[in-house]
Amino acid sequence: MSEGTLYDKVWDRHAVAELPTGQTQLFVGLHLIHEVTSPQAFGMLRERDMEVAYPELTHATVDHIVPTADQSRPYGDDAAEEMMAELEENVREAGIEFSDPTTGNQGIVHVIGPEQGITQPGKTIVCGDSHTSTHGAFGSLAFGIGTSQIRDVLATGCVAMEKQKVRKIEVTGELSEGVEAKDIILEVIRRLGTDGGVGYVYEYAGEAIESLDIEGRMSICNMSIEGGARAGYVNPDETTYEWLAETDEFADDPEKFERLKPYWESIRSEDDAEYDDVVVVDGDELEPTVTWGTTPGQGVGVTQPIPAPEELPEEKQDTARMSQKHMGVDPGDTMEGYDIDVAFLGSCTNARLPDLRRAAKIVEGREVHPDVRAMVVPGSQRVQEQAEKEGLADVFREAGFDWRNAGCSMCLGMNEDQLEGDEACASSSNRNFIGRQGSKDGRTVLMNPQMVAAAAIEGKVTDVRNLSEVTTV
Ligand SMILES: CC(C)[C@H](C(=O)O)[C@@H](O)C(=O)O
Ligand code: SF4
Repeated sequence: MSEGTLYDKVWDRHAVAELPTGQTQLFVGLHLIHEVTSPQAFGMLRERDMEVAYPELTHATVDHIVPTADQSRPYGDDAAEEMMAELEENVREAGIEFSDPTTGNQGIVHVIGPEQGITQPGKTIVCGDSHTSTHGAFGSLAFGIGTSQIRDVLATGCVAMEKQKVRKIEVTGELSEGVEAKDIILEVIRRLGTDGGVGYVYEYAGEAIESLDIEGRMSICNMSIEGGARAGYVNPDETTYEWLAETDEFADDPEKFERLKPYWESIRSEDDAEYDDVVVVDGDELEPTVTWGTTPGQGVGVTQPIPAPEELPEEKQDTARMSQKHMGVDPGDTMEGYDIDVAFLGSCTNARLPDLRRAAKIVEGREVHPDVRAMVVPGSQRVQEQAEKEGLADVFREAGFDWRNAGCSMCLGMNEDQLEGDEACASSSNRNFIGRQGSKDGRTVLMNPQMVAAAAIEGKVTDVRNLSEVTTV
């Protein structure tokens, strides 16, 4: 059993009771809700004539179904309008703060929590969304939960959970140019598998993690769930504190910041903490990574050959064959040169300001390939506003990208942004499952935002490190 880790400390601080089931009842410091997974839970509460126990610890946004082009109400899609109306009613009745599109604070749930400063180190955070692990970048303990758990948290402010083991993932060295946080996590999932993290929480540590900005840490924690871990975290440090000091919660209340900081520091994993497992990844060795298949674990360095199914562990071979057929790729080839039809720069993995800044640098002075439709969907209205102020939106527009409003968009295609037919998409999101982007024959290639920008320009998967050789417009 792990000991002295952030996970152990935060768990113990929030444990209310040990249940006969062997689970622990944990107090929840922040419950984030969105339109897709909360309606049923509110319905269950109503049936039992119960009220929301801690509306002040609950925060709502709308992200999955919001149109990213025309957002006038009622929404063009009736189902989307209905979901939005239901959320509006639920939050009004319960007195829950709602970052709706009229506030300027709306966005993907895993982008807005951090930017508003309500995601904090040492907090337990839950949301009916698998990528809640994102918030672990701040040293919070953040889990995705299911509908009945959402109901429990709404009704009691607590959730029942089984304690997990802790695996330390130590990323040594320094990332080279063109290599990003996204490449670290794609490599972790490639090595350990999409179910390698089942039963574990991942603690990301080491030089390469410490030198990442908070947004990079979010990209990594975000995809913990794609590696099977329910949660992932990074110990809070100066990078974390500097970021937090600028947020709504603390910018005008430095005293509150000073009051909380000792707690944040106290929950860091001890130097001599004990882990259930340790995995070391050499950050110096990494190159931009892309997926060749239909799970996030099917990744490969952009210059490396796509593996033959026979080379993979037995249990992965059938899926690999099926994935390669779906994607139309052959073992031995590289992904470099794979034609793409769509470029999607968005999602809770990679649609924050630094992501857009890096991608815009690649795009500047170039043009989107004529056969590609390319879009940028900022992670939040605040990201959108700031990107517009900085001139990033103009860079993208001038190059031929569509500049959209904030939401989940083509990450999962629950709104009108979808792949058509067997279109191939270079995507900065986190899932490449068959049908994920709205078309059952659609093909998704996951990669970092700079690589998406390069693919948009070249019309094919491109090693962004070679792009300087490309003729600029
Ligand atoms: C809609 C929601 C339940 C889902 C999730 O849990 O992750 C979505 O956000 C996703 O990324 O597939
Ligand atoms: S952006 Fe994608 S992964 Fe993130 S919450 Fe939305 S649908 Fe889920």
